[in-house]
Amino acid sequence: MGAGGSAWKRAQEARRYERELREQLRAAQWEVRNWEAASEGERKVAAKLQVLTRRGWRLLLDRRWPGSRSANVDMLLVGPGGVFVIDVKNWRHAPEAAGGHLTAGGRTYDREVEKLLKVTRLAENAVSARNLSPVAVQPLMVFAGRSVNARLGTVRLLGERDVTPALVAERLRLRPSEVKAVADHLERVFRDYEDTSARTGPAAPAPAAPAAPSAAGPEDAPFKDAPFDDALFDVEGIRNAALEAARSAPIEQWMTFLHPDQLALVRRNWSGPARVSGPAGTGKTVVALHRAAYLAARTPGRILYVTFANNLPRVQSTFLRTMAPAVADRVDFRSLHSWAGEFLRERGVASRLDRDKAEGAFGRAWRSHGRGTVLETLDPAPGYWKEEIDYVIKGRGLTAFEEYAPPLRRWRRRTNLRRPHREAVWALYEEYERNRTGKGVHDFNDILALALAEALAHPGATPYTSVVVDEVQDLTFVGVRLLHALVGDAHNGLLLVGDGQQAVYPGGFRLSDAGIDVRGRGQVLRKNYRNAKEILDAALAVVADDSFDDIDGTPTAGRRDIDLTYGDGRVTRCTAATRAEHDEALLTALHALGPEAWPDSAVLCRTGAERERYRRLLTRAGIPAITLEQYDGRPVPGVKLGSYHRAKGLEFKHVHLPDHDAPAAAGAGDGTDEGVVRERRELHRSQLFVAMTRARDTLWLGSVTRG
Ligand SMILES: Nc1ncnc2c1ncn2[C@@H]1O[C@H](COP(=O)(O)OP(=O)(O)OP(=O)(O)O)[C@@H](O)[C@H]1O
Repeated sequence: MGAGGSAWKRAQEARRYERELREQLRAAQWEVRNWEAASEGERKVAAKLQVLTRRGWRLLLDRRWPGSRSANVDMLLVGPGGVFVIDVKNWRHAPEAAGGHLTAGGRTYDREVEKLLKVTRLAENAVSARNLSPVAVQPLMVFAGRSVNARLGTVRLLGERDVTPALVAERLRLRPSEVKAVADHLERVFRDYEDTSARTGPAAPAPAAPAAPSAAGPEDAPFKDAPFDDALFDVEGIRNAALEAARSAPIEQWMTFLHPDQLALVRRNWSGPARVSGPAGTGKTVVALHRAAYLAARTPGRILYVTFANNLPRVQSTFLRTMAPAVADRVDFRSLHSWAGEFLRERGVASRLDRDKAEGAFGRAWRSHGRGTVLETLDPAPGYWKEEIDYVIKGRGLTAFEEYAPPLRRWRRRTNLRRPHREAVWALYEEYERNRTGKGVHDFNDILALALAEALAHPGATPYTSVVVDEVQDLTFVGVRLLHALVGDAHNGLLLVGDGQQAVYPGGFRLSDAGIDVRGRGQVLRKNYRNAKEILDAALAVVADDSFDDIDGTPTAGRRDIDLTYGDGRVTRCTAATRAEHDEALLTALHALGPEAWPDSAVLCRTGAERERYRRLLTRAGIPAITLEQYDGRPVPGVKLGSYHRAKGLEFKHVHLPDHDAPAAAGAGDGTDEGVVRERRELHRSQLFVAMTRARDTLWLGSVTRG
């Protein structure tokens, strides 16, 4: 068929759709005429919404608040787009939402908004029994006879004309069976306001009864008793919205439904700093995101959601925008260092972060104060000593040798540093500081230290009422103290989420040393939702012997008790004699998956250099790839390519780890201390464990036999 023919066919379809919608509206208008107790405005809006009931929605009209004798809610609407708590307004003057207030005709109607929010909370409570997150429940004010499309905080304000297309355009959240279960439940909890009325279902067509004027307030004067007309029925808008909704995929199940344990954490009232931990894939980030949305809907302040990695905030922000668009603008997703830099700029504190010049300063310090010292007897390479300065000395904010001297415990460091070693490290540190300050530059740790000093000097200097920290095990002691300083021990102020087993950086700290008390406010999640059993078993085997101390001080065995929920999976081990054969096998595995599977596949490498190597390999083989630095959580074609560090917090259906068991840089026998070697290998295993547990369905492990 030619282009003209298909245009004709589309026009035909559009006309048929339009005819159908108008017929549905007329039928709905007949039905709502019978709802005598409804006000004129409610009936007009209900007629528009009743059209949605032909598209799988359930409309519950005029319901009593649970536990109340007199309070009612105009409508509860449950459908593929979620649950909507609706207050209908039939106002003489046009509503305006500005400066955080709802006004009309010069009067303020904030109490109406508060009332709607209150009943929305009741609906949230009710649907939690069906494991629905509060993000699936939205307050909505609909203005009869008006065209409005605005937001006031979490409340959506829509005109009679706009409401149907807006709801049709919502992304698919509930399946038909879920709509039924949730609506049935709400119907039981929110009883019919008029017990005798049958106003929740279609009624027999009957002549129109005269509309009763509403008594809700001075603005609530009804329109003149006009007959129902469909001028406020936006057929084209509904059609376009339906097409738009059909184009976008349903939102992920976890963005709506939570396990009761997760839901309890999201909704809990904490009297101070709290901690959520648990093994890989147990839904810690899911809880953190729902919690951020929950808090954002309840506090006037903003929420800061922080991770260590630079790429995660983009991805997590995309997730929140999808699952809770109404609050997405009230949550700031930031990496710790970028946030601290911004904070210093805003506060007018001078800082000059220059990684290269700081590296140069350390290089010079090593040459003059490291080489030829006792430090070389433990590890002749400077990297370990740079880590000691970054993670143990500066990361913990130590400023005097006596703080660093024995018996200071160096968490997760395996070398035994006696006093002469520590003196040598301290001399190296001081020289580094002299060189660095001589150049007038800062390193990352300095930025955090400056921000901490500023936050302590001016408490309450940020707009944040809550701070959520994800992957907290990667932060330094100073970083965690900084975030604690922003909100202190306030109720629901600080939430620390993470898993000590997934630490991919050296060093560590204890929350108690940072003055953060989470006793009685800690929860461990145990149900893994991500990994197939085979994959989790293979990953746990890597770290089975590496027990670790969590940041709250709990000693934990490497092989942990985890409940599995996920289905079958596959681990493929490929051992090749040469690197070329190994790479060929990787390409064969990717081609076998095929282009449809590539967007949910990843190739993860131990280092940035390795990642570049595989990027070139994939490009030459014609396999599209995007790096994890570019990925923002939205679906894009192509395989994801990144380092183990960048893959933290993410997941993919298919994960490939080329050359995954290549030996760590330092090995026994090259003069390096046994403790250093042990520590490197342990860190190596933690990183590999993190990379392996990114896989949901299949895991490909490549090895090269090195003769
Ligand atoms: N309630 C749920 N229902 C369905 N799936 C869930 C649920 N909670 C979590 N998941 C699934 O499990 C995956 C892992 O969750 P999440 O990333 O929050 O785990 P995590 O504990 O933060 O993992 P990690 O520590 O390994 O980064 C989610 O992406 C989601 O696919």
